[in-house]
Amino acid sequence: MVTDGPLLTVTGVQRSFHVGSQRLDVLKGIEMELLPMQLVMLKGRSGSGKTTLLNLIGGLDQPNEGEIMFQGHPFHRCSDDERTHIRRKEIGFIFQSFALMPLLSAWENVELALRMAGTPRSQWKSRVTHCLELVGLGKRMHHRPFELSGGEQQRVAIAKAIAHRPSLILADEPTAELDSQMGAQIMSVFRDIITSEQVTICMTTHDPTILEVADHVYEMVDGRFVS
Ligand SMILES: Nc1ncnc2c1ncn2[C@@H]1O[C@H](COP(=O)(O)OP(=O)(O)OP(=O)(O)O)[C@@H](O)[C@H]1O
Repeated sequence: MVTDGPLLTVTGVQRSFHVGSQRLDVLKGIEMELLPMQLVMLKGRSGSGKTTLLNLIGGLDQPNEGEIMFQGHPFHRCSDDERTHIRRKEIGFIFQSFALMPLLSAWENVELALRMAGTPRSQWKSRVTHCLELVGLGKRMHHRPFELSGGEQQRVAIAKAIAHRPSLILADEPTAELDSQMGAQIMSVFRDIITSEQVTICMTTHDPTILEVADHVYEMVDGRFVS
């Protein structure tokens, strides 16, 4: 569903962790918004808090202070169960290391995502085919991960993440394990799925060439965005 306003807004978000007797302030007042069908990138040095922020946006963690509104849901006030429910329906995750089930084929990996999302079985076949064709794996549907290149495995992971029709995809360093050509292909797939599936993508990256294709880049320095 594409709405006019922002898909997600982050206001005054702070997140600290206690390590022994020490308090580590990781996010110190984050303001951001994600608009429908945008490709947004987070950059910043290692340890600057990018993954911590993605976890908050994805409802996997909660801020100590501040607000996160996702499609009108106040994530900062939702219970764990409520966030899990919204996350399963509306958000897809992509990781640096692909996170595929090694013994299952590309097809079965995507089907598993639909099974877990509670999509009716009658829709599985057409949706799995559509998603794998969309990422350019129409001819490799029955290969298992070890029979695919790194770029192809990441494309299976993308098909898996979009299968249940989320409105937001969160990707933590999705190109970090790929060479620059494969990384560029993944970005082209991201552009295609933003249009065809009407999703917003928020990803982290260190790669300056990849940053060029973003609609918006947020740079994190010492727990805050600079621009
Ligand atoms: N659950 C936690 N408990 C304690 N410290 C944590 C926790 N999660 C993250 N941190 C700390 O918060 C800081 C930010 O970590 P985070 O993973 O968000 O950084 P990052 O920008 O994603 O780094 P990278 O680019 O290396 O992935 C780090 O110092 C990390 O050790």
